Amino acid sequence: MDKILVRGGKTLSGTIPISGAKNAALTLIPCALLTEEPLTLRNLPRLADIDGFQHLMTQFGVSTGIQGKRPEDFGRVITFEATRLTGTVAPYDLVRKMRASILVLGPMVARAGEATVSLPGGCAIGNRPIDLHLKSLEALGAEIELAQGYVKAVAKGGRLSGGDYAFPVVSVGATENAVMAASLAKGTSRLSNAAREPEIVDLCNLLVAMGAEIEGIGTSELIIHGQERLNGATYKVMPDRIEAGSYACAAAITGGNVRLEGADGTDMASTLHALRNIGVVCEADKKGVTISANGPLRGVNLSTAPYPGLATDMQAQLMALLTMAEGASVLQETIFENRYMHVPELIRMGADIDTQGRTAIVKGVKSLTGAEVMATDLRASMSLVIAGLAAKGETQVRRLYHLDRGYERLEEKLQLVGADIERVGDD
Ligand SMILES: CC(=O)N[C@H]1[C@@H](OP(=O)(O)OP(=O)(O)OC[C@H]2O[C@@H](n3ccc(=O)[nH]c3=O)[C@H](O)[C@@H]2O)O[C@H](CO)[C@@H](O)[C@@H]1O
Ligand SMILES: C=C(OP(=O)(O)O)C(=O)O
Repeated sequence: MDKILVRGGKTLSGTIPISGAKNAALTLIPCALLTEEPLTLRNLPRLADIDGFQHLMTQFGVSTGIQGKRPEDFGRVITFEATRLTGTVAPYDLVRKMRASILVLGPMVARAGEATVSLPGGCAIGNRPIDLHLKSLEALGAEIELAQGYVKAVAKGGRLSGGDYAFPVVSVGATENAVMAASLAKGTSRLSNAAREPEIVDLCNLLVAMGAEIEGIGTSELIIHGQERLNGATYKVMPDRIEAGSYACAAAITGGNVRLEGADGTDMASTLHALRNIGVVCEADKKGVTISANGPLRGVNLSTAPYPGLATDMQAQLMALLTMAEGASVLQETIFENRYMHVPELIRMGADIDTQGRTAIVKGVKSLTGAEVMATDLRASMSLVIAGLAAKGETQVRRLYHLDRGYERLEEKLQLVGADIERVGDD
């Protein structure tokens, strides 16, 4: 198994191109199931999760074509064509590797009248139930049955009716499933307390380009007028605000000066706000964000929350940065119950962190030391790379499949700004 070696101590400087957003791409791809016409997505990141989703789509008879991008370029253009669906089952083997597979349930039941998807199960960051996906689809006119680890959704009368649903908890994935399904339902649907993450706005914008009628885009109250059919479209995936935020933390912990080319400062406003409070200078313009960290880093208190609050997907990377800030920081993880798996590994690198339930108290240390570390989830892995960039000596990060799910050619991008980082085969 490969591992990443980071030799810390280099000050990062230069430009990192920001890729298309994984979490947007994973909800834009299943939109291809809503139409018999081709859907072309530009700026898709080259990630294991995208390959996995592409594979899942072929299970339903969707043809996929990758158009001429050179291997050395970042991003890809893929056309998905679901002219005729030949299957309606998403099997366990594919779903277990990628939780976002559940996002085929809504579009599939809306288009084909039925869908069977393996229950995704828990994962390292928490239980992650799908009850809200199922309840919202029921409200839109689906009948749900659970058996042998699979969920089967069938549209009553062959087509979803549409309906109203108020989410008791803000859920990104459940909102996405419901919006996609409602776009092709018979009547009008109203979704209250919907998630309003930028990735949901990206989804709604694509659906509108496909002929959907959605009111309230970007708010927590979405009204969707279902259409008889949707058309194909060509659409560019939004920039990855979490990838950009991660490299911002990497630049900051080394006292560096890095341009995040293509990043959207508005979408990542909560991360930039946190970084500014920590003492990092962040300047956003129309084409990207520039991060400079020449002064001291200060401890801060942070709490994750649904958008526009601080993204839980940034918590681990900000924590890595705070391990070297002056004074103490208090972090609250309010979204997932078990998202501190990076803490024991950061402690092995010399960090001073104490967790009590969903609270973590980080006391800044003067230096970290390189160590062999192992990550259990995507952002936890990135936090270890960030710590490694500032640590004395060499850090070895193992279990790279997590990083490969979410960071397009991580080590190449960090090498571009002067990091001493490489991927090697395990001996
Ligand atoms: C592919 C993708 O976009 N993943 C993101 C998405 O995950 P995902 O869509 O899975 O996360 P949700 O927003 O649904 O989860 C938020 C909270 O709601 C709970 N919940 C969710 C669904 C449900 O049916 N029942 C329920 O109780 C979850 O356990 C969690 O506590 O949003 C998360 C929260 O911003 C991010 O960390 C993930 O990176
Ligand atoms: C938790 C994440 O992703 P997923 O929902 O795909 O597991 C993430 O992107 O940090």
